[in-house]
Amino acid sequence: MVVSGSKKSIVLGLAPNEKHPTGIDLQSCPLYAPAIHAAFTPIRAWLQRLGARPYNIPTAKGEVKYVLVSANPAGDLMVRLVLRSKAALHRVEHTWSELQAELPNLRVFSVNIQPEHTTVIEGREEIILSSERYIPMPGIGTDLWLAPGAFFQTNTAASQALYAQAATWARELQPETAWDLYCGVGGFAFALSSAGVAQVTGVEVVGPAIDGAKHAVTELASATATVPVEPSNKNDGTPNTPSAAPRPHFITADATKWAVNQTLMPPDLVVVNPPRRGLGPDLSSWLERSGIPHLIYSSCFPETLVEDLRRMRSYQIRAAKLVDMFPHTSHVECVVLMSKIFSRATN
Ligand SMILES: C[S@@+](CC[C@H](N)C(=O)[O-])C[C@H]1O[C@@H](n2cnc3c(N)ncnc32)[C@H](O)[C@@H]1O
Repeated sequence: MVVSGSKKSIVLGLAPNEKHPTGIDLQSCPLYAPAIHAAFTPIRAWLQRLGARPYNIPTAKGEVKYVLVSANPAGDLMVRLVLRSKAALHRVEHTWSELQAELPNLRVFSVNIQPEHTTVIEGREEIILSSERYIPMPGIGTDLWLAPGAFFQTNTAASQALYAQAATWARELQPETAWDLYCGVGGFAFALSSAGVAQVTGVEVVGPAIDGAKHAVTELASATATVPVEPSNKNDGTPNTPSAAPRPHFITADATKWAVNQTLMPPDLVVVNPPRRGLGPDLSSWLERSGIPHLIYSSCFPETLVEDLRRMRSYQIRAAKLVDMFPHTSHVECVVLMSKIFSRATN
C-alpha cells in the first residue's frame, strides 16, 4: 500500500491523484486476504503514533513511502515499511513491538530504505527487525519460505495450480535433470523434485529469494531426519531408510549469463518463469540451439511469451494452460509445455 494523507490521518492504499488528493484507502477492498484486512487498522494506528510524515510524491518530502504486507493462508504476516531515509528508523526500532502486540501473527517485520524519487518501490537496503526472517507459503511437496525482498506469486492458490501443473508434466516426461530459471523461492523447483526429478537446479538473481529456497531445503532435510524410522520388514535388524524426495539446489545468478556459460550437459527439462519482459533474444536463442528436449514456459505477459516462442521454432507446443492469477483483470498467467522437434532442429 502507498502511505499518504498526513501524520495524524494516514491513508493506506492507492497514491493520491487529482480526483483523490489524499489517496484512496483500500481498507475495504475485497481482494485482500482476511489477515491483511485485519492488519490495516493496527498498522494505521501505529504509523499515526510513530508520527513520521507520509512521503509526498509531488514535493518529494516526507518519510514513509509504502507498507508491503504479505500473508500466508494460516494468517502469518510479513510487514515491510519502506522509508525514504533512516530519519525515523530509531523510532521504528523502538516501537514496532507495539504493532507486534496488536498483530500476534506478525512473524517478519523489516524496514526498506528507498532514498530515490522513483516508481521503483524498494531500495537496496533491507533492515530486518524481527527475529524471524521468513514466513512459510504453501508449495508442492514442501513449504516455500518467503523473505523480505523475494518475489512470491500474487495469488497463492493460483501459484499452487501452476506448480502442480509443472509436476504433472514432469511425471509424464520423467526427466532426470531439470533447471528452474527465474526460480524465486523455488516453487517450480520443489514441485519438480516432488515429481521425482533427481537433479533440479534453481537459478535466481535476488539473494533473499535464494536464501529462502535454501532454507526450505534445510527444513526438508531436518523434517526427513526426524521421520520416525519404521522397523525393517526384512527381519534382519536393519532399519528402513526414511524415504526422501530428491532435493533441488539453488544458485544466485543472472539466468541468461548462468545458462549460456554452462559447460555441463544441458538438462532434460528447463522451466522458465521470467518477469514481464520475458526471456529476451539471448536466452531464448540459446534455448533454441541447446538441444534441451523439453521446456515449460510460465508467463504473466502473453506478448513477450509470443516473442520468445517465435525465437524457439524448433519446439512444438504440446499443451498450454491458462491460470487466473489476476482475477477481475485482463491479465492471465499462461503455462506452456514444449518439446523439441529433433528432425527440424537438425535441418
Ligand atoms: C515471475 S517471477 C517468478 C518466480 C518463481 N518462479 C515463482 O514462481 O515464484 C520472476 C523471478 O525472476 C527473478 N529475476 C528477475 N531478473 C532475473 C535475472 N536476470 N536472472 C534471474 N532471475 C531473475 C525475479 O527476482 C523473480 O523472482
